[in-house]
Amino acid sequence: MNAKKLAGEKAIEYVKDGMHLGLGTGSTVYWSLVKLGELIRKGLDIKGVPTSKNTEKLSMELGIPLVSLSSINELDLTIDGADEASTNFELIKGGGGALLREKMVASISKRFIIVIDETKYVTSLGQFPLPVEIVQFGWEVTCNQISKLGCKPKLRMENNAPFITDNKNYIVDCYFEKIQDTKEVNNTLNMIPGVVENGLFVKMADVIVIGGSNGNVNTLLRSKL
Ligand SMILES: O=C(CO)[C@H](O)[C@H](O)COP(=O)(O)O
Repeated sequence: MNAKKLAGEKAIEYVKDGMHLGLGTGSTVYWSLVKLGELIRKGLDIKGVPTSKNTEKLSMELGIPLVSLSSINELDLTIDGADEASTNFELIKGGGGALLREKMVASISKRFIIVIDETKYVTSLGQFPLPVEIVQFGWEVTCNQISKLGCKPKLRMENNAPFITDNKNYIVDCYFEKIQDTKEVNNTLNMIPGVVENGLFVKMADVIVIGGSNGNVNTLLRSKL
């Protein structure tokens, strides 16, 4: 069973005619986009805001109508993947390097749905290195500042060169022993000059759809209390 496909397709049940959708990035949300394309061909009327150039390209190939984030104040729903999702609905994102646009899009969404396979559902975050998007200028200095939070930051490389985001920045992957206080780490990181955004999504996810290798799909709803 393809657990990512199960989760990705299941989330599309939340999509209704006329919605404006945030379209996430990655190999799980890929299946949501394929399903969305199928439904659009059958008459579903939605518009999407892509969270990366890859998703923009894929959406265009699948015939998903797109609008720019600049023309939207609010989105009805965003569907996106994650690298880790915890039992208290906190996330690490940015494995694909799209965390800045993903966070911007999620932040204006009435509902934020995460699609993952079961291996990514954890009791506490931190096994996956936390991606942090930083500006290229003086990146070593920014890394040094980040390391004071008690982690080991490593510049992400691709084909023997630094990985460049859609926003022309670098990513550093930060290895923590354990992320104790997610809210504090999120805020402290974003206060460092040179940091653009980090991959901790605190109190943002409303629904987590978990695909299992046994063919089961589990949908978890965050209590708003
Ligand atoms: O945050 C992301 C990209 O920046 C992705 O959502 C995350 O990396 C999960 O990707 P995949 O579904 O391919 O495992």
